[in-house]
Amino acid sequence: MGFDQVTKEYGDVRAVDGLTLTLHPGETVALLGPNGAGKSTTLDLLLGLKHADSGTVRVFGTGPREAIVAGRVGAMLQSGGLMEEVTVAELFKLACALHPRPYPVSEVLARAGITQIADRKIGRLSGGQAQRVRFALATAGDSDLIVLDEPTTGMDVSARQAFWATMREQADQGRTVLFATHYLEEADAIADRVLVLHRGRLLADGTAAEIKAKAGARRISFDLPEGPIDEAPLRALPFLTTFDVSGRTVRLQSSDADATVHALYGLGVYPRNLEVAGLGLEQAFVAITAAEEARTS
Ligand SMILES: Nc1ncnc2c1ncn2[C@@H]1O[C@H](COP(=O)(O)OP(=O)(O)OP(=O)(O)O)[C@@H](O)[C@H]1O
Repeated sequence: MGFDQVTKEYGDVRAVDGLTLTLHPGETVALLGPNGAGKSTTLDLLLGLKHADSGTVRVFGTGPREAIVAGRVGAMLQSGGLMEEVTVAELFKLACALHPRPYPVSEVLARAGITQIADRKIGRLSGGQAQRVRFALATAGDSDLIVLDEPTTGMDVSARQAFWATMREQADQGRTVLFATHYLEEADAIADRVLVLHRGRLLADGTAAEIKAKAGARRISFDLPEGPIDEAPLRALPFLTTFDVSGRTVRLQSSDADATVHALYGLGVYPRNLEVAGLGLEQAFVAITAAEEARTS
């Protein structure tokens, strides 16, 4: 299941550019990318909501639409229109009746934590409750692929935790979960595999640890000893990619931390509380996309 050399253009904007990608059963995959990178378009192509200009999208060996009709795909879109005038219970009676392999309505509502609001009209729900309803729609039946576009936007902490626990269960049962997000800490904590899109191209594909390693850079921080601070030689240290001084604390990133620390001692500066650490996923993401921007502009 996945994409083979898929391209999608809107006028002169190439939203997806030669994307080739295979998704496997039971994996939880995070799709990351800056605004406009092509994440929603990629998910729409997988759901058959948009058609590729070239290349092929296959879902369980068929086209996306056939897979959806067969009930093999559940989806939660960013702002899918919900029927405002029906109650939550009425919506799920309909959704479960339409699904080829439905779960009982009570089970779907309980899993999404919306049993208590079953009699409320959809139009009266808060943003976070509506988001829970969208999530419940994605799991109304026994689908093999669950596609989620920025699923936890607007959810409170307990809703997020419940949501991810459910998604983990779904993946443990062999389903593939693909989600686009801007919450990198969620991707780091949840995903087995992280994809980084940039201008419709796949920049990185691996575990969160592999993506962090790919960024190459490390964080270095230390405190300067008492006395006047001369920033110029510090800023000139080799391999720096970022530099910041706040009070007596210096924080920087280096593409070769060993060489930077060696040069630091060479300055005759005696750093206190020296720490060298790998990048978090967020910093790695920023480093990878910034390097690509610099390369292509
Ligand atoms: N219907 C459309 N008509 C014209 N351009 C579009 C259309 N949909 C998307 N685009 C453009 O295609 C590019 C990719 O958009 P897309 O929504 O897929 O990105 P995204 O990664 O999901 O962004 P975000 O993180 O902001 O949601 C953007 O430049 C966007 O402006």
